[in-house]
Amino acid sequence: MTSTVIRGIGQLVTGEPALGDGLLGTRTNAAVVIDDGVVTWVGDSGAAPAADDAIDADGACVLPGFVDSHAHLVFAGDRTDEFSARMAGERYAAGGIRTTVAATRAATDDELRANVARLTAEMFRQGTTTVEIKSGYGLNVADEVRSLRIASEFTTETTFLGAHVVPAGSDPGEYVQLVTGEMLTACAPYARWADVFCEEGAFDVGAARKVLMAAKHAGLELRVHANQLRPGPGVQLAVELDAASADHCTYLSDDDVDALAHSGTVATLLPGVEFSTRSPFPDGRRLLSAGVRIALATDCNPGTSYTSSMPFCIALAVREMGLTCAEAVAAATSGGAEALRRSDVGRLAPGFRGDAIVLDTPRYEHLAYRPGVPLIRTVIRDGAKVSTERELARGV
Ligand SMILES: N=CN[C@@H](CCC(=O)O)C(=O)O
Ligand SMILES: [Zn+2]
Repeated sequence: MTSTVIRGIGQLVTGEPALGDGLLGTRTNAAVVIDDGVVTWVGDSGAAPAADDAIDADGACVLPGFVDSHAHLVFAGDRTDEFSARMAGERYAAGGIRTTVAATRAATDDELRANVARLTAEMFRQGTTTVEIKSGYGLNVADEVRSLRIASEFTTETTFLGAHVVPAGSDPGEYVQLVTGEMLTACAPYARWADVFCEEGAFDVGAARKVLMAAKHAGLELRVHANQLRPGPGVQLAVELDAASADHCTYLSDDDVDALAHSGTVATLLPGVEFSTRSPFPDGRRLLSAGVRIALATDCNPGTSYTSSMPFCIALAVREMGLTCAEAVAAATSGGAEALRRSDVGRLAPGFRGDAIVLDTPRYEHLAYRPGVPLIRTVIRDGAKVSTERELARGV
């Protein structure tokens, strides 16, 4: 059994209101003890029990590792020209997904694996210690299966998104039959979740319901890409089927907000998408005021949001979605955990995994106050310190 104490923490974000002040349960001059990868003690730094290893935070802020509950990392190629055209005034359309499908199908397993490794390393350096990874750029049985097989080398939170768009040359009805039949059977062993892009230009509500029901029957849990490009039925469908999460939620009616507030479905906000598609940001304050539980995620993908940075998403959510700094950090940690129905990550409290971020600054608010600045000194996963290049360069 190996134990680690993180002491000298100027501001500790436990994420557990019972352990400190406010929504984030913050404490000053604190310490955390992690035994065999699990937090066993939180208290005053001076009273911390001895441990095998010690990390001195030297007055800095420590918070739970980020939980990024929405990412599409198994792909090849990039879509710089599409992004540039959007910044010059073009609108985003779901059809761009097919460009990535062609590049992904042409890539080798090793190329796809290297892409996931590159992006998960980027994420980790920016404080993400739990990530969900979707398929959805294969869109045939063999390429969806290999996407999930590769994703499952990096995370247990794998999501089957065969219903991303109908691939070029396929009949929509026949494709839904494939997704709910042979493709689902082949993919289910590698996936915890199933997702569907319920949107005009992708799958209508009838097709989306068929896909989700079949996936549920196959033992997968559900999440939905909903209400991204215009108002629509995606959020109501997610609530009806008790999906863990309705993601995007960019265009919501009052009924959608009310349905979410009275459901077990988390609204996952993806501000990188509004940023990269020049779309209006959804109103996070409206959701919180109605009692909706929210998560923040990157939606890292080559089309609508090619960022791997949770700190960037926190800063956007504070500036553009009306969240306080505390609400945004909660959404990026315990909110992400709820969106993945995980009760072992997203907080630094006894019983939770020892996943923590040591910032280079004394307060978590700096994540929004100092946007774009690399503020992460150390990332700790399962109680073990993983050095960032910056820390190695400093010879720590
Ligand atoms: N909206 C659907 N899927 C992705 C976009 C994928 C793409 O454009 O390649 C999203 O979450 O934004
Ligand atoms: Zn997505």
